[in-house]
Amino acid sequence: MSDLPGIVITGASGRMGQMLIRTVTESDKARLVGAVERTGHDWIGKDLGEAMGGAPSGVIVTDDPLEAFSGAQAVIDFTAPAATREFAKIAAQARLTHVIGTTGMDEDDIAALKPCARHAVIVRAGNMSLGVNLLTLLTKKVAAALDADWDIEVIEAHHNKKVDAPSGTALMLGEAAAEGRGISLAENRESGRDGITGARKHGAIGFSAIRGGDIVGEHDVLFAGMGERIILRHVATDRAIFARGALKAALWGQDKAPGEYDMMDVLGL
Ligand SMILES: NC(=O)c1ccc[n+]([C@@H]2O[C@H](COP(=O)([O-])OP(=O)(O)OC[C@H]3O[C@@H](n4cnc5c(N)ncnc54)[C@H](O)[C@@H]3O)[C@@H](O)[C@H]2O)c1
Ligand SMILES: O=C(O)C1=N[C@H](C(=O)O)CCC1
Repeated sequence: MSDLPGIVITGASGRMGQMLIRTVTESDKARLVGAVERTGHDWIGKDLGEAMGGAPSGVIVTDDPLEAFSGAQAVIDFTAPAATREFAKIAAQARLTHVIGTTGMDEDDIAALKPCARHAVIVRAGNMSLGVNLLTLLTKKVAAALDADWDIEVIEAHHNKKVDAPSGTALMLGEAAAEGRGISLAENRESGRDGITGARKHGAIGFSAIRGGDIVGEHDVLFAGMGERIILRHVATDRAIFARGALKAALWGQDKAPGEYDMMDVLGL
């Protein structure tokens, strides 16, 4: 049997799930050992390769994460907040590296990860791509260089199936801008403008979300001053960038102490 780290993918039939399965399967640094979907999904009990329209893979899709996680070294999880909370408990019991790409997690969801991180490595990021993580550094730097007369707006665009807004990436970028400016994002966040909103609050960090078609993910951080504007932009054209980052995180986590980490740690940024 190979001694490459064994990886389980949750949300196997999803947009990211399928991309992750291809990425892990094609990698010479890891092996795919399990695939989890929600109870009632029509892939449960089927061979994963066949369910994806290809040759048999020998991995049977299950709705039992406990069974799937035993014997694995890492789980890569791009699903939904409630599912991710459950997976975090099971990954902690099994001492697996838990890579979390799921977005839309609220404060309670994030707090629930803390006890799990006492037993397992958790790497969580709203965006696993190298480009976006570099963009957060640039955003922080530009925000630190400009005063609050420069209005900061984060504008994001995604496909029409996305269920959360602002995107996890937009929130990462907003946090970086707030950190650079030395303010709290929670106290200065402005989103969902509609109707007679009144003038923009001085020093606010605004968010706007566009949803349409098959847009993979686009993010602008706009710094609007008097007579000039700076725009930092990232455009994702292929979900492979997120999957590659997630696999890198799963491998990176193998020799780390339990705790909560992000992609900045993984990428050494
Ligand atoms: N961090 C990143 O880099 C990054 C990149 C892309 C997407 N995402 C996030 O990943 C998540 C998934 O995105 P997507 O486009 O693949 O969505 P999707 O709806 O295509 O896939 C989600 C999958 O999770 C499955 N699922 C839900 N509950 C489950 C459960 N209890 N057990 C097992 N499976 C369950 C669904 O059946 C579905 O197949 C979203 O939160 C999205 O924002 C993050
Ligand atoms: O497709 C999605 O959903 C994406 N989600 C992440 C986010 O919320 O920022 C990353 C980009 C794609």
